[in-house]
This record gives sequence, structure tokens and C-alpha cells, in this order.
Amino acid sequence: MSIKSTILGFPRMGSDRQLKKLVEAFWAGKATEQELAEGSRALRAEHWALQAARGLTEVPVSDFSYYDHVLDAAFAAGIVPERYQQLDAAGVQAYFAMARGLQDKAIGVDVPSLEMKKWFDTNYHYMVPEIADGQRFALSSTKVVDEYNEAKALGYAARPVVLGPVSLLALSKPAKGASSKPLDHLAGLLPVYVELLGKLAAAGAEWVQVDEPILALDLDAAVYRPLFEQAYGALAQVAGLKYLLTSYFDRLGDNLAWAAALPVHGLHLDLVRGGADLDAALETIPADKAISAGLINGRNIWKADLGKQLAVLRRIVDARKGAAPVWVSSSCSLLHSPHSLRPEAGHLDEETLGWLSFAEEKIEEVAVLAAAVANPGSVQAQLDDNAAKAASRRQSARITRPEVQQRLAGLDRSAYERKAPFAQRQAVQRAALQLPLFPTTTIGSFPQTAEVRKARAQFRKGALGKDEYLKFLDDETRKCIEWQDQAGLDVLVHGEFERTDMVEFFGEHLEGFVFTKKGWVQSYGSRCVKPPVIYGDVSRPHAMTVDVARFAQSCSPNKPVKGMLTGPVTILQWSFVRDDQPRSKTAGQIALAIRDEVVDLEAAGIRVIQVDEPAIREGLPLRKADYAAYLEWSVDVFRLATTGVGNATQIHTHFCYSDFNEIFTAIKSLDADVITIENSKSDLKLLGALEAHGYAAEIGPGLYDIHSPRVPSVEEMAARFAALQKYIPAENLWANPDCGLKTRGWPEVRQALENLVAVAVAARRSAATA
Ligand code: MET
Ligand SMILES: [Zn+2]
Repeated sequence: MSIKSTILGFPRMGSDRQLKKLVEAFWAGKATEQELAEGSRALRAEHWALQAARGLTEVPVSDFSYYDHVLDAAFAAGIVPERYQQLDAAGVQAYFAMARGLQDKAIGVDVPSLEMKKWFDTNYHYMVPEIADGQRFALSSTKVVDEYNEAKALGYAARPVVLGPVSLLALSKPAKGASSKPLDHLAGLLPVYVELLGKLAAAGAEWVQVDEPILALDLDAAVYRPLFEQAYGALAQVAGLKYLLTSYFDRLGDNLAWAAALPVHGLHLDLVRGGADLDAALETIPADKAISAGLINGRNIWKADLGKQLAVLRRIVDARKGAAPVWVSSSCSLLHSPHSLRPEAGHLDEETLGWLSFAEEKIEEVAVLAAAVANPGSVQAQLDDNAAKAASRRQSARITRPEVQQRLAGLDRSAYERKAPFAQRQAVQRAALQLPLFPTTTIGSFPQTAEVRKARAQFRKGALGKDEYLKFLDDETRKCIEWQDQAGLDVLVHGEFERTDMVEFFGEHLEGFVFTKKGWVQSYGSRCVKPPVIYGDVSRPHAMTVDVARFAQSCSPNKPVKGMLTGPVTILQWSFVRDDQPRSKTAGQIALAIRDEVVDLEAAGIRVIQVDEPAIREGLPLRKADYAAYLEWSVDVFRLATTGVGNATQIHTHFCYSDFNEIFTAIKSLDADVITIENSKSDLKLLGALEAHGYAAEIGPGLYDIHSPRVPSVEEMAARFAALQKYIPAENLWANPDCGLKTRGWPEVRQALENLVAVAVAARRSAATA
């Protein structure tokens, strides 16, 4: 029997982040549009070649993107908001302006980017399209067709990937002032899809993968079923194409029954996260429809248990009795996996290497599974090797630390409580800290300049000695603190120059983590992160930030400097986490390590300590039925990390990247003294939550977006600040940016923060005269 082997998508960046370098060179004016296009084409060709070489019988195309696939889909459908229309609307300038904003005095353009949002519960971010009343749609890009032709010309069996029309609209938001909802516009959008798919059919495509990831969410069938029927009814009119309808990241659940009846030719099942669907799927999916079995986890880095997955695959194959094709695939796109394990040989030890599988290796796993069914016995050696590696991991003595397990198990409730309620703490902290009304602060990081990166790289290579490097960091910190002091900021930060990344830094100091050399995954646009791998019980062998914090505070005799830590949920969420114990338990172990650090910082004289939890929202399960359990343990571990201090120590936390309204109640129960929270990009959506739920502690909603190089004016931030004062009592309101400043340059940071201080100073003045 022949069985197709494929994946839903491949990482875009390249083995050495070539795409990042290309795109950034283009932005900097150092590469032409032509060079960007050519470099990208070469990268795609390389990626298809390696997929074919490792045994895939069909490769996905148009999973590639310069920036983001949702932006691509919107752009292709002509969903370009008014403010970008002054640019060449079909060109790359408008595309990148939507992605990252554009401030160019020479051409008189100053436009912010689209809003950025987490892609489901991953650490990838997409750009949120805006749909206006009377929105017009027009096929504006042939990217999908071009890339299909490219792959076809190279001789690959290629399957174009498009974001489905219902998900595209469901992931969009109404343009400012619009009274219609994006989904109201489905009928207008569908002709664009029909036209595009017609072109694909004409180019010779057979199967098209239509991603409708919203099918993994709780959907009201009365609303969504008709929309899907309308959409796929229209797509079915395109002669000659077959559609593989995909969703991933969770079970289809209730949506399965009607999704299986849509006029498509195959359904993809995420059998890693949605395995609960399988029985129902085998009963419900009509016998003439293909099943794409997502058996290899696209989101984690552990080797698959091939024996177990093979049993699942055999069950599907047997149940289908050869009526319709069964494919072996990844659970979701491999966008969320690092590229290849090859650079790790010689970097990671042999034992650990044997436990891991990145995108290239996952492709081999897919191919092995397919071969094991198509040609039993042909891959016995690979299956045996897989089983041996799994056994090595189960038995390794490096994984378990009994003292950590016991400490976590032995805690009582007092380990999760501050010593007094907020109101009492606030009074003590006010007396101790003596901050002005509307205190100003930043979120932690300052520009990671070329100089900072160079010094770090040289230190890592051994070209710069440890003492010299530490001296360099001290100098940067001192300059940064002096600048903040002069600029009139009230609560200072050390700038985080010693950190590449807010999770990596802590992982490097903790036991139970390993680091890859090139295990990059795309976070947004050209930005990649290299998540640590948590393989064993976590513990803190020594203090991690105390020296730096003590030094930083010594540079600022009069103003408090914040100790800066990353919270347990975020460390968990932005790492590749072991899959052999519940995530909550791993998070509890990290919380204990952070708790010890918080207590040590306090003992070193640090009076304000920020524990960042930007990822707390993204960890929320996709299905509402699973929310409560997650929120309970994630609030618990944050409290475990932060409640070891006395009442005078002010605990801050910080959130960004998401809409927090849904979890606002949980945020309140974190019991932090101050929260700083991203706000400026989502048009003060936060205010709705404040109005609905109230907020008794101190809060600093971000006054400007830090993802874009544009400098916010005093007027712009003052207007936001004034709006906030209607909802937050003046004595609880802070002024700060949306997030850390490490991706920005100093010139824009200086101007933006001076403007921000001016806003707070003016507000203090008006409060004094009111
Ligand atoms: C993504 S949240 C970042 C918080 C961190 N303290 C910083 O300022 O960079
Ligand atoms: Zn942030």
C-alpha cells in the first residue's frame, strides 16, 4: 500500500537564520528587493530538497513568508487598511509597513504597524488584519501560485498551503470605527479565494492544504457551521482541486461532526494534542475522505515514541480499509520546531542528542512511520534505535533530583501567601519608596546595541576575558542608569545587557536545562528565540542576578533599581518542556528557584523586584473547559515565586503580547503590588477589563508600542494617559512603555522616554492644580 508522507509546513528561517539576515539587510537598505527575493527563493529550494531527501513524498509550499503567514493571506486578499494605501499597496513597502510600521520623514509617512497577537497558544505572533465596513477584497498577490510553480519546476510533488477564509476573518479585527464584524465579510472574500484556487488548479496543483486552525477552538456551531459550509461550498466549485482541511493544537471535539461533512477531500487530525478525537474521527469521517494523521509533534523537540505512534497509524489504516488515502504528517507546521539537530552534534552530549528531534529529524520520523506501514520490516533498525533512545531517557539518572521533588511536595499554603494584604503593603511601600505621583519606569531591557552583542559574542568565543566582559557590562549598566536618572525616570532598571534572552539567561544558571547551539524558532517577523530545553528536575545552584542588581543599585544612590526576573510560567512556556511529568510540576520546581532568588535580592537591599510573566496568557489552553486547571496552577506558581518577601518589598509583574481581559481575574489573584501591561497597540482594550473587573493594586498600562522604531509624541501618549486616568485612581497609576526596549536603538529610546517623562510630569502638575 502506498502512503503519503508529508508535513504541514517547514521552518522558514533556514539552518542559520538566513531569512532573518536577508530581511533585516533589506530593511537596513543593505540588500535590494531583488536580492531579498532571490535569497528567499534559494532558501525555499534548499528546504524542499532536504524534505524530499529525508523521505517526504509531498512537500508543502507557500508555508514560506517574509514576515508572517496571516499577513500574507490578508495582503493577498487586498486587506490593506487605508493608512497604508499611500504606499505602493501591492508592493513590499506596504507589506512591511503593515508588519512593523513606517516612519519616513522624506516621504512624509508615519504609520504604526498592525496589531500583533499570539498565534493560538504558541510563542509565534501573527499580524492582526483589520476589516473595514464596506471592505473590498481583490486578489493582490500571486505568491502562492508562484511558489507552487517554483516547486513544480524543481520537480517536487507540491501541496500549496493557504490560510482558510473563515480562519482569516476570525483572526482579524474590525477596523477602528467599523460597525461590521470581520466574519460578516465572508461572502465578499470568497471570490478572491476562488480566483486564487482557480489559478492553482490551472498551474497543475492537485491537493491544496487549507488551514482552518480555529476548528480547534470552542465554536458556536450555529454560527460557524453555516460559515464553513458557505466557504467550502464556494471553494468546491473550483474544478480539479482537492482540499485537505487542517486544524491543529487541540482536538476538533464538537466541531468534528460537522467539519467532517464539509465538501473537502481530506481532514488532518492533530493526534498529538487532539488524540481524543481519533475514535470519533474514524467513525465520522466519510470513507472516501483522506485522513492526514498528525503523529509527529510539530511543537516539541523530543523524539517521538515511534512504536506507540505506529500503533495509532496501523489502527487508522486498518479502520479505513484502503478506501481513501491515509497520510502520515506532523501534528502542526514545523514552524514551531528548530531547523536541524546537525549543528548540535559535538555541542550537546551524546545522551541528550539521542532524546531530541528537530524539524529535519521529525521529517525522518514521518518517513519511518510511513515506511513501516507501506513496507513492514523495511525500517526495523530505525524503530529499534528509537526504542533504545526512549529507554535511555526513561532510565537516565540525570533527570531526577529527589531533594527538589521532596521540597515541592512538602510545601504548605503559607508558601503561596504574602505576609499582609495589598492595602497594608501599599502603605508600607509608599513610606519606604517615596515615589512621586504617576511614577515612571521601564520594563527592564535597554537597547542591545551592536556593541553589546559583539562583546557578548567575543566573551563566548573566549576573545574577551571574563573580567573585561564584566567590566564592560558594569559600564553599560552605569551609563544606562545615569541616563535614566537624568531623564527623570523614577524606578530604574539595570538594562539587562548581560541577557540575550529573558528565559535563556535563567536557564543557563539553573540545573535541569540544556541549551542548543542553533535551536532557533521564529517568534515574530525576523525575530527568533532559542528556547532552552528542560530535560530534568530544576534547581538553583547559586544566585543568578544578585551581583548585577547590587551593582546597579550602587549606581543609583537616590532611586530604587528593580531586580529583574522571569517568572516560572514564562520560563516554562518559552522552553521546550520535558514531557515525562505534568507541566505544572516542572513550573513548581522553577518557581522554587525563582523564590530563592527573590529572597536573596531582598536580602541584598533590592526594594523593588519585577517578575515578568508575559507568557501567562499564551499558556491558556485553547478550550474553555481546560482553563480553570491551568489558571489555578499558573497563579499558584507565580505566588510561590514571589511571596517569600516582606511587606516593604514591592513586587512588580509584567504582561505583554496579548489581550489579558479573559484572564483578568487570575491576574488579580497573582497579588502583585504593581503590574505593567502592554496596552498601546490594542487601542486601550484593557480599559474594558478594568471597567468590568476593577483593579485595586497599582498598574502601568503601556503608553507606547516598543515593537516599532517610531517615536511616540507627547500628545499621543498624553491622550492615552488621560484616558487611563478615567479608569485608574491617580495614586495607583504608573507611566511606562509597553515592554522592554532591547530591540530598539538608543536615539529613538531616548526621545520616546523623554516624551514619556514629560507626560507624567505634566500630569502631576495638573493633578496638583486640580
Ligand atoms: C517580553 S517581556 C520583556 C520583559 C523584560 N524585562 C524586558 O524588558 O525585556
Ligand atoms: Zn513585555
